[in-house]
Amino acid sequence: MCRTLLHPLLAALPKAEHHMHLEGALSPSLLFTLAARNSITLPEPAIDAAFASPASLLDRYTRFSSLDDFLHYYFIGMKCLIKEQDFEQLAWEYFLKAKSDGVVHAEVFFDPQAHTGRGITYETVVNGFTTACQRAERELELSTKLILCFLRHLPVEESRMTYAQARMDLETGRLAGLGLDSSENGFPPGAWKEIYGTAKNKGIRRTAHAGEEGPVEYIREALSELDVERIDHGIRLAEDTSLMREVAQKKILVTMCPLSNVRLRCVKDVKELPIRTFLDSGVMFSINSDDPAYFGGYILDNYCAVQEAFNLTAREWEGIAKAAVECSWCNSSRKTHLLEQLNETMVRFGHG
Ligand SMILES: Nc1ncnc2[nH]cnc12
Ligand SMILES: [Zn+2]
Repeated sequence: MCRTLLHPLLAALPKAEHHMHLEGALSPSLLFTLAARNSITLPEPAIDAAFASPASLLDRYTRFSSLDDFLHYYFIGMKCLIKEQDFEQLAWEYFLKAKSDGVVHAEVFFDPQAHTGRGITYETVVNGFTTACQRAERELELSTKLILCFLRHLPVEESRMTYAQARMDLETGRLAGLGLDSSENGFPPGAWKEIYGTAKNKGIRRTAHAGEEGPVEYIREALSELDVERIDHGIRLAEDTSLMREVAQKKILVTMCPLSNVRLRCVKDVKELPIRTFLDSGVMFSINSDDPAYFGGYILDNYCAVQEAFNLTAREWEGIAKAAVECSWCNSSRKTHLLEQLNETMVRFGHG
């Protein structure tokens, strides 16, 4: 529980989340449950002691040395997801937690190649996640969007095959858009130019992880080559003032994940993130959880960590929450409704 005076307001703010990986909501306890249910053999504790118990795995997650060190555990964990029902349960448990953190709109990533590559069908993954999304809309009044991410450590040809599989879902809106994730250094985004260009011509939304561990040049390339509408992480953006000005002017949303950046050692402390610089430069950003089961917190924990580091005003938080709604990929009537909810919350807290 955070001790900031603004905690009640932060908890109550209607939040839009734009950067969380559903597979990153797989808690050690669910991982062990699914492994038992699906008869999946986890690495022997004699080989990796982290797999002795859910508690030891959770403890190992506090000591990631890099993005790739985390991804090693992330890809092992998701091997426990086998049936449609597993994907549904994973997403549903995230939506329940998100709702309790004040999330009213969630745009969530998933990595189909990490499943199809081990024999799980594309339909199993998408059907399971879609069922949970529909239930969240119905029972939690939480609007949702699914974003398909390509794995950048795999050959681009495999992304092309995944795009072909997902094309109808992308064109009909069952999937809201495309993203690019996994290992960053050594995998510049420009290689996905052709796929992103095809998607753009079909009116499909586009985002990409850039400037997390990788250099600011990858942010520039994602903008110039992929014509992305968002940058995921983007913490290196402040290193290039003219690019930062362009991002502000084009209203490109930077989806920040503070606790993730600390856990993966992209920064030593949340205080090092360019939040104040972004606010002063008019860069629109949202605060997100990335892989909440691995990084020690869900969205509200991330809001609190930012507040403890930057001591923002209630008005600044209103601006952040507003930008998050405005840059969401939901329709304008949903946005209007969410902005009204935000306004009512500010009035209730004496900031009308
Ligand atoms: N933080 C992150 N960066 C890149 N790829 C990811 N996939 C899941 N989490 C990720
Ligand atoms: Zn991410």
